[in-house]
Amino acid sequence: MGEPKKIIIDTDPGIDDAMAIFLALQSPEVEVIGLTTIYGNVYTTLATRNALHLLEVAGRTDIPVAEGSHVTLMKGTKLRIADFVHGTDGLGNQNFPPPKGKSIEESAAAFLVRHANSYPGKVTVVALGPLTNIALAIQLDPKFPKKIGQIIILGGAFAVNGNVNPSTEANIFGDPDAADFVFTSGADILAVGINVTHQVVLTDADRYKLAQSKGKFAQYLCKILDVYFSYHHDAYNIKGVYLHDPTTLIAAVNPSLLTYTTGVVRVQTSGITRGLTIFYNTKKRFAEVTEWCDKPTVKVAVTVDAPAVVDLIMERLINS
Ligand SMILES: O=c1[nH]cnc2c1ncn2[C@@H]1O[C@H](CO)[C@@H](O)[C@H]1O
Repeated sequence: MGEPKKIIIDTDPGIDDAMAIFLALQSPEVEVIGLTTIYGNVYTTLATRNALHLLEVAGRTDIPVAEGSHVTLMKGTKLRIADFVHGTDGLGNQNFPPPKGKSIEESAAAFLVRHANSYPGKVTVVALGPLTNIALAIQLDPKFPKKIGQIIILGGAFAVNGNVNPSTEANIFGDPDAADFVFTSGADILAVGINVTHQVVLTDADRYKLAQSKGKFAQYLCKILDVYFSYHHDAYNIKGVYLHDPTTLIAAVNPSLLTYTTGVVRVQTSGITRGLTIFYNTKKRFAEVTEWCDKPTVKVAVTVDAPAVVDLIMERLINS
């Protein structure tokens, strides 16, 4: 194996974010060089607090946390926070003690730009929340899309229903303007939508195995997973949980477990389908000039080896 891939996780922890962060820390294929925080599952201030807390639990306070935006790209303050999915504290209503550490002075966007410049083409951003910080990084440095290695995005519902409403997935719903700006920025992007992550389910039996194990992260996650399980039971009538964020992290750790297609993605920024992600496969040359013409292409995940992804996640959490 060569050098581990340098990754920055942009995150709104969040129960499945916690799982993804722990998974990253247990994966020799990647080196986590920082966490940047964003609103989504919780408000940004709480996301920062939870990110610091999770790194303290992991004994990895050497990893910096840079706080991200508190408002959308268009300065919107009416945010949709998914506390009904993750608990009011974002971590399964466990009310953990406040972290001892603090975030660094630098903003998330400045942190992203600085690292893209320090290691051109070598840094992967794994974006697990709304895309505001990534959009701000591009505004701060228009060359950011070309200097960042890859941006792996948990976001979108490609040709399936959303999870906020029938059209829209939660992270894109959080900041559709930022999402459209990022998707058309020319960066090397891989979008992992809920059309893929809904195939990756952690079952009750898996949770039992985690609980029976001696893994430090497995034990911690079992404490916070209850709220996430009951939300899935109420919302989807399933006895399991979707592994959105961990599956996206796996796209950085072992890309061969997913397949993707290439095309242009635009995001609807208004109306009842606000946040809808539309994929253009570029196969047809349309008679009219469209809003999709001359836009850079991105990769969109299509299939996932779900059993292999669940096995890998389980193995790494159990052996922690
Ligand atoms: O119904 C929902 N509303 C809002 N957020 C959700 C919902 N279901 C899951 N997530 C959260 O949004 C991301 C994937 O879209 C994941 O981080 C997941 O935890």
